[in-house]
Amino acid sequence: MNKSSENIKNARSANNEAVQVIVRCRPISEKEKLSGCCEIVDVYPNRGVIEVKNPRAKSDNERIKMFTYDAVYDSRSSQQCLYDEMVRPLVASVLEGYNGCVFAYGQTGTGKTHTMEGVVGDSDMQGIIPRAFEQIWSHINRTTGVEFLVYARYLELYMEDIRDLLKSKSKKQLVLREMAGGQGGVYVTHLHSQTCKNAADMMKTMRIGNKNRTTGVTNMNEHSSRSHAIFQIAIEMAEENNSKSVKIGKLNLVDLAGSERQSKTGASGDRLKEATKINKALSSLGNVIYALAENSSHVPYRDSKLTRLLQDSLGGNSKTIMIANIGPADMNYEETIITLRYAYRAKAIKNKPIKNEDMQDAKLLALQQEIERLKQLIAEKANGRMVNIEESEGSDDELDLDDSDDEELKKEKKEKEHLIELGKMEVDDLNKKLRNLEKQMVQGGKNIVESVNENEMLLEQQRAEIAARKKREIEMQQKLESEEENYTELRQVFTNLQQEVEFKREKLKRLHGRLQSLRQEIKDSHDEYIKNRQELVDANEDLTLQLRRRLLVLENFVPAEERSRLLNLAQFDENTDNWILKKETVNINAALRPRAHNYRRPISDYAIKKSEASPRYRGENVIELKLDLPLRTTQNYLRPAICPQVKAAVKNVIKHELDNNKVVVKIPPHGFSVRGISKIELEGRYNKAARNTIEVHNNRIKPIPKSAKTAY
Ligand SMILES: Nc1ncnc2c1ncn2[C@@H]1O[C@H](COP(=O)(O)OP(=O)(O)OP(=O)(O)O)[C@@H](O)[C@H]1O
Repeated sequence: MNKSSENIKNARSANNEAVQVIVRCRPISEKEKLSGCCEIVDVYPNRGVIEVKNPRAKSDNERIKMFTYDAVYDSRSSQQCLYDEMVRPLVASVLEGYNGCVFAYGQTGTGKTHTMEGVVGDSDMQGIIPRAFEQIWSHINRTTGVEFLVYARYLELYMEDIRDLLKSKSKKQLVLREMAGGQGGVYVTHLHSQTCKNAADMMKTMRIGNKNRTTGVTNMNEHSSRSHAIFQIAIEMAEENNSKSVKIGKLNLVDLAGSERQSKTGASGDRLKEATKINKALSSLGNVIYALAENSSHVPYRDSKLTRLLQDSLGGNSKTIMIANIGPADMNYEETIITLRYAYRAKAIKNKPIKNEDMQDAKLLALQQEIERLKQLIAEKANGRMVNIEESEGSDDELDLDDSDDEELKKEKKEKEHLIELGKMEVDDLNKKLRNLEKQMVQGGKNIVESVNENEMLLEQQRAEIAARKKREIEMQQKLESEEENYTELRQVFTNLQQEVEFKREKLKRLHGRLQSLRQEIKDSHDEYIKNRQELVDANEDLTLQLRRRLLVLENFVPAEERSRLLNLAQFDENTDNWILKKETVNINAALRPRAHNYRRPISDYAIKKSEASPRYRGENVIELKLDLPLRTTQNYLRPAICPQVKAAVKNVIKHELDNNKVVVKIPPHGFSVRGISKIELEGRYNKAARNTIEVHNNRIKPIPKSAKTAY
């Protein structure tokens, strides 16, 4: 069975695994406190519950909204706690050969970057990414008998443009491609892979990438990430005695750009353009989550590059954790509810993770084969060199025995010595290459003292057990709460009818309350849907207007036949997600080549005339014909001098355009007009006529007619 069909079979038989959804609420910020905000979010970590109070609620049903997740973390939760309980088990799976993904989602300024990266250099405050580095390398350092090849990639998606954060100056086009062989998933071409030998290498890689990341300042966050960043780690591993079978674990750590409202972030100009693109990509992500949660037959992955990049992590071959970040302030109530709804929907997504085993396309295999080849080559070269040395020494003896006609022998000896020298250099080169290749691989279990190893393993085991226990507790608590209703009814013994009626009335009241809050939820969702639809309609109108403008230019400046030729050539390229012009196929038919005067090649009248006089010109070709060039060309043309007042006026125009975004020219007393500027508002001494305009005909001063002047 070939690899791809085996993978498909594995994927079919793989167990479904739900996306784990965590919510983290950050502390209230100083800015929010100063502006008089109050906290509306209550977090119950033991029950996995978040409650949000509506600050503008008119009825009890609207007052509190409750959401349940796999885990929730409040403002006092530590980075270590979140990592150990949720992310550590996922990274452990990656080290067994699974694909893993952690992505942070939420409104801008709610702590996504804090959760993913944290404070670099502060061991308590460091986030998920540096902690994952430590876990990966402590595993490698204590795993004996396994060879590892670890490499990292770092990319950002900025305004639908993929950028390599490790090679920011690279000119190569980064394109999204589907994996070959029906394995699912996508990859980015020409992305730089940085081989890492330890955790410090990885930290350095992350820092280099962070320096190149696009950030900006908004009202909500001083260091706002304006792009979606994905840090990818691939760990290839092969047992030393079974190096043919390679496992690959891939980990995607994603810090998404924050969703935001223009009114709150104060975005304008470029920031607004960025925000529009960010919101568009995030709404595509929302549509994908919605379609997956609803088990829809069509999942719109292709709507944006972000959803294509996360295709495997949502509904594909990956173990995935979604971290929804929220803030506690009442001013962000709507955004918080939207994030929580998103996260709630994501809980229903089922992935099918399978171990990536026996990977034939692993880099590690290619590296091992290359090392083997180099070793053989070095051995062969070394053998050849030994033979040469022996021969050379033999000829040395001969030289000693008889040094009469030594010229020939000396020359031969010199040649051999030269060959030996060349051979030596070649072997040195190969050895250097070999060492470089060997350096890329890491031998597991090499860098750690045995006792540290054991203690660390014990500690990790205990942490994993505590995390698993906590998870079970939350699950049980949630189950208990949902079933409590039925149990209390069963347990209840009524002494009289009145008591039973009272109990049932209470129950009815509770159920009625729940029904009302569900109705409210449906209404809110409907309102949200209407709002989204309106945004789409607006965007559509905007795009239609832009399209009409382009069509206007096209229709007026591009001839009809050229337009239809270009339209025929245009085709959509799925890889670049854009339209490209395919090359025109020109049918060259030798028989149809143009003929002039029945000659095979076009010949000028001049050549024919000349050839009649002299056969020297018979073969003269039009193309080779030297033309009688004119004495003057257009390059020699000198423009007439422009009147200095006109020049000054043009300067004024430019200045005023920059200052006030308005074309205003100070007019000299007699007035003038300038070619190229169609309408000029009058100002200064003609202030009264400021609303009047004058038409312009040429680039010379043209006095305004007396009658017009007196009219001012
Ligand atoms: N759990 C937390 N504990 C303490 N401070 C936090 C926490 N979460 C976030 N912060 C602080 O809040 C501020 C904004 O956080 P951060 O930059 O991580 O937000 P973000 O969601 O990544 O924003 P953006 O989407 O604009 O990039 C930072 O100053 C950060 O230190």
